[in-house]
Amino acid sequence: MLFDLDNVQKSYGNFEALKGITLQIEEGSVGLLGPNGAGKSTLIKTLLGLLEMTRGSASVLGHRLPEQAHKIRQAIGYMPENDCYLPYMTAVRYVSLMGELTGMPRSEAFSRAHETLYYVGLGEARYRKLSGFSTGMKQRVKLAQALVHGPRLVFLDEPTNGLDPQGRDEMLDLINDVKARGVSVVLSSHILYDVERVCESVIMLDQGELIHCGPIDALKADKGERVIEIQTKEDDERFRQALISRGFDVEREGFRLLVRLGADADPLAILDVALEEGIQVRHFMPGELTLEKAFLTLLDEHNEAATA
Ligand SMILES: Nc1ncnc2c1ncn2[C@@H]1O[C@H](COP(=O)(O)OP(=O)(O)OP(=O)(O)O)[C@@H](O)[C@H]1O
Repeated sequence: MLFDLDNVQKSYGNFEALKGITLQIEEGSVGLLGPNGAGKSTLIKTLLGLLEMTRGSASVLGHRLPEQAHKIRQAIGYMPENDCYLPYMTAVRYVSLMGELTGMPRSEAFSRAHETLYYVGLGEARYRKLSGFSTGMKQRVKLAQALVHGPRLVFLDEPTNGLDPQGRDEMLDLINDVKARGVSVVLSSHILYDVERVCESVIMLDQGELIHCGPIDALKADKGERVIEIQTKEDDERFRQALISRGFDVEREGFRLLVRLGADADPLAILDVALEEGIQVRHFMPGELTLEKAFLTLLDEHNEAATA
């Protein structure tokens, strides 16, 4: 089991940042989602044993908190959102120092630092000082320090921050490769597309409360939305009106109509309308269900329940 939490609560003074989180999740890849201030960083730091929970009980990879926090820290790697490196050090010295801090002997940490830097694509740059690294290189070195000791689980906090599209793509490929080597991944990101590319499950928080924990596919099927792109041979305004009069949610975008359907609606019902109206459809493209929509729906439902 990756995490087993029972009523975990964390307060800063009088402010309750985690309001009694109960969840179980198996090893694998998990997205941690929530708006700003939802409690994601507080949850990560609590599970790392860096913050003491105010109430409740939790275990990570079968190790109990707080008694076995040192075992948890040896078994996991952490890539923080903010810069965490020492700028005057070379990449290899820094990554090997981070390995030593997890308890590895110096010589082993040094050889693992070389291997890990090659693995993240910084082999050529390993003797350069970190102060001269680009944003993309800094993100890779942060990943390397999280992996140097061979953890079973890595927490990655916004790993694609500041990266251009190609850098982002490469970082996500690298994370997927880490995953394929049997390491569990917890990915905290505001970019839901990244979460979908890497994770099988999600934990969603809002204002310190758990609003969802489970597989992404089931969530999308339950709360997602499908967008169908349509072009007609002629007179798409008449088709748009016909769809609207039958209760469809239709928007125009350039030469296309976009029809939004609930996850369980049948896209072929649109073609039935075309048939009834004698309209020829020449482009009909069902889009993917999105995690983004599912996430926003859950947040709306949570806010409505909170204000009711
Ligand atoms: N040391 C602290 N003292 C007091 N309040 C804090 C402290 N750290 C966090 N908080 C508050 O706890 C709440 C949760 O913060 P946290 O950083 O865990 O959220 P987050 O989901 O990680 O947000 P973000 O996406 O903005 O990083 C916020 O309201 C924040 O202001």
